[in-house]
This record gives sequence, C-alpha cells and structure tokens, in this order.
Amino acid sequence: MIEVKNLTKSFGDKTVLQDISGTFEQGKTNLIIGASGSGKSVMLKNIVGLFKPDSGEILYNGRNFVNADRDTKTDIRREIGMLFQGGALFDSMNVEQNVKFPLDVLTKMPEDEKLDRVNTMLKKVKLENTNKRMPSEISGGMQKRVGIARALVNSSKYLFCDEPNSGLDPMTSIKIDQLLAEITDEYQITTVIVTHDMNSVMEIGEYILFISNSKKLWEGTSSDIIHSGVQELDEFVFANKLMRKVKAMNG
Ligand SMILES: Nc1ncnc2c1ncn2[C@@H]1O[C@H](COP(=O)(O)OP(=O)(O)OP(=O)(O)O)[C@@H](O)[C@H]1O
Repeated sequence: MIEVKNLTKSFGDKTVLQDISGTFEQGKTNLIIGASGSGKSVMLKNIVGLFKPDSGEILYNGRNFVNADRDTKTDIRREIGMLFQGGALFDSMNVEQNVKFPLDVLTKMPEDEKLDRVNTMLKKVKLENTNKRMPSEISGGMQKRVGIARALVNSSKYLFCDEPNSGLDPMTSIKIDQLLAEITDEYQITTVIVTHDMNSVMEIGEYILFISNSKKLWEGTSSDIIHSGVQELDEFVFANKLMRKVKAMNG
C-alpha cells in the first residue's frame, strides 16, 4: 500500500500539486487521471522520488519515503518497478538483456538464476522465445510487454506506469491494460498508472484519483465515475461520444 498525504509541489510560483492525498492499495490497479498538464506525471515523480515534495508525506507500507534515511530509501527504491512512456527499452540490447538489466545492476544473483527469472517474466507477459530479438524487431505492444517484464523482474512490490497505452491501437491498449490488471492481482503488487485513456479508466480503474487545477477533485471506482456530480470530471469523462451514450443509458 502507498499512502500519499497532503502532497504539495510548486515550480517557482506555479503550484502544480496542492494538498493531494490518496491511498493506493496492494493488489489493485490505481489510476491517476486528469487532463493534459494537470500534474499527473509530476505526482508520479514525487511518489517515486524523482522530485522532492515541498510538503507532504509518501508512505510505502508505512515507511516514510520523503524523509527516510539513505538505507530505507535504497530499500524502497529496490521494490519499485517503472514502466516508462514508450517502453524506454535499450535499443542496443536484445529482449533478454533488457529484461535482465535490473538484475545485473541491482543483484549479485548467479547468471542461470537471472535467466530463469527473465524467462519466467517473459512467459508471464506472453513473450516466451523472443529472447534474442532486438527492440526494433518487435511491435509497440510487444515492447510494452518487455517493459513490464523488466519492471517486475526483480520482484517489485510497487509498479508505476506513465501512460502505458501511449502510441498503441485500442485493441493492443486493452490487452496491455488487462495484462497489468492480471499481474497486479496475481503478484499482489501495488500498481499506480497515470493515464488519460477513458478505456483504461472503465476497464481497470479499481481506484481512481482525479486531478484538476492542481487539486484532487474526486476519488472513487470506475463504477462510480459516471455519477460523480463533479463538473470538471464530467467534462473529462464525457468528452467522448460513446461515454455520453453510456451515461444516457444509465440515466
Ligand atoms: N521540471 C519542471 N519544471 C517546471 N515545471 C514543470 C516541470 N515538470 C512539469 N512542470 C509543469 O507542471 C505542470 C504539470 O505537468 P505534468 O507533466 O505533470 O502534466 P500531466 O498531467 O502529466 O500532462 P500530460 O497528460 O500532458 O502528460 C505543467 O504545467 C508543466 O509545465
């Protein structure tokens, strides 16, 4: 579980996040949503320690991350897996080398054990037998799967994904979402996904935190979202025609 308490972050005189709190539970797919520029990525970066909050606390299973000593910070960082926008694979490394990379830099595991882990993860993301292919030789959806395998290969407890569907067609996006939800449940990890994809929201949003104008305006589940009564959220959710039809059908 990750608890965000009263998170505030400014750049110069521009406040990007103002007093935001939320709880991301273990075994759930938690989404941070909001319009472009609303502060989603900045929030993610504060949670993983790439930015330091001006004030507020981030607790990883009760451990305070922001003011932790060096050893605790290192311990928590080792438990974090990240799926970056676009997959961010190393172009010069094949699939196997990409997935093995965290084990090479973070562990002293024997090589055969590393390869076992890599193959287990590749099977999990349905990419067995692609070990020797280069990133340029596989599709965008497959690259995302490799990114997921790499993020989790070191038994991560927390998985962060920044726009995991960017650049993917709708069908492939749904498959990636379903894979993330399946893995979250199976490994009981705490998954936090930044997205503005309404398909993802409806498909896998077990907990949703909505940011607008630097504040949390709403939190809830995908089944509550169409009845939030929050104007800014309605504008976000019902920007597309299909969602407007869904609302009309549900009264
Ligand atoms: N390092 C930085 N220095 C100054 N301002 C920043 C920095 N990073 C982000 N910002 C500002 O913070 C605001 C929120 O940006 P952020 O990237 O979090 O938006 P977002 O909700 O993730 O948008 P998108 O969906 O387009 O990625 C923007 O106005 C951006 O210009």
